[in-house]
Amino acid sequence: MTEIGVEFDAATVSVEDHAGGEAARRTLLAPTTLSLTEPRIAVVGANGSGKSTLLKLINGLVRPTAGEVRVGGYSTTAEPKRVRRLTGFLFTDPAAQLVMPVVVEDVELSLKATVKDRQERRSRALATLSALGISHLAERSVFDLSGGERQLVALASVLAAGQRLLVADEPTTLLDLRNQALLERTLDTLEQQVIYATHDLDFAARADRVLVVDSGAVVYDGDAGAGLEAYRALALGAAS
Ligand SMILES: Nc1ncnc2c1ncn2[C@@H]1O[C@H](COP(=O)(O)OP(=O)(O)OP(=O)(O)O)[C@@H](O)[C@H]1O
Repeated sequence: MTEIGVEFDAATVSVEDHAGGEAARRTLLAPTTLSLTEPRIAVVGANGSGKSTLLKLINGLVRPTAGEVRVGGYSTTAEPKRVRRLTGFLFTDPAAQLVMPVVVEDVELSLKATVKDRQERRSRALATLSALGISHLAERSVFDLSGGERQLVALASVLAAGQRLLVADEPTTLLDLRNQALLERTLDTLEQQVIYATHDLDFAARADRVLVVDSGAVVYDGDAGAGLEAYRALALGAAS
């Protein structure tokens, strides 16, 4: 499968900031021009630097206030439905995306648009849970899962949908060491393009390309080795 490609054409995100009285425009993302075509792209940066804002622009959850973002050639503003058909999104907080009360039903829901037969949906959902080693959770209530279990179920639901681009916002934060390795191995073997934000620099180091975000701007864009060095210098320099 070839990468579908994401284009940022001078995309900017600004918000009205009401804190402190009179409303003012605050820039969350400075004008950004990027062409994202590599199979694995990691986004790193400090808390509040703008990583989630950048990722949410890709599936249209955040719309650019100026400029344009296109996924597979479709504008996230003009054709959001087409963009969502191409793009799976894994949230930092998995509770934000589990909508059905029972685990297997949540995974089945992801298959509804593409698999008409109910039995087929059930068997594919169970196979996806099995591939992630979480078959035992199939009949459990999503409300009773641990944070890490929820994160794996959210991953199963997104993988079942099978979109050609997967965007993942800090997908390992709630996982123990073993499940972090499982998630990283799973993402490594996927055919689809994966763009992910992470604070785990070993995980970022596996990417073909790294973007470093700082104060709402992409300040480094290139190979992982130099990118992570730039990020370390930025972060540790700021702390000293
Ligand atoms: N809708 C919004 N309205 C106002 N401010 C926002 C909005 N969304 C995000 N922000 C602000 O934009 C900045 C960037 O947020 P973002 O969530 O993109 O950061 P991040 O790099 O993902 O951070 P973290 O590592 O903590 O998850 C933060 O200061 C945040 O408070």
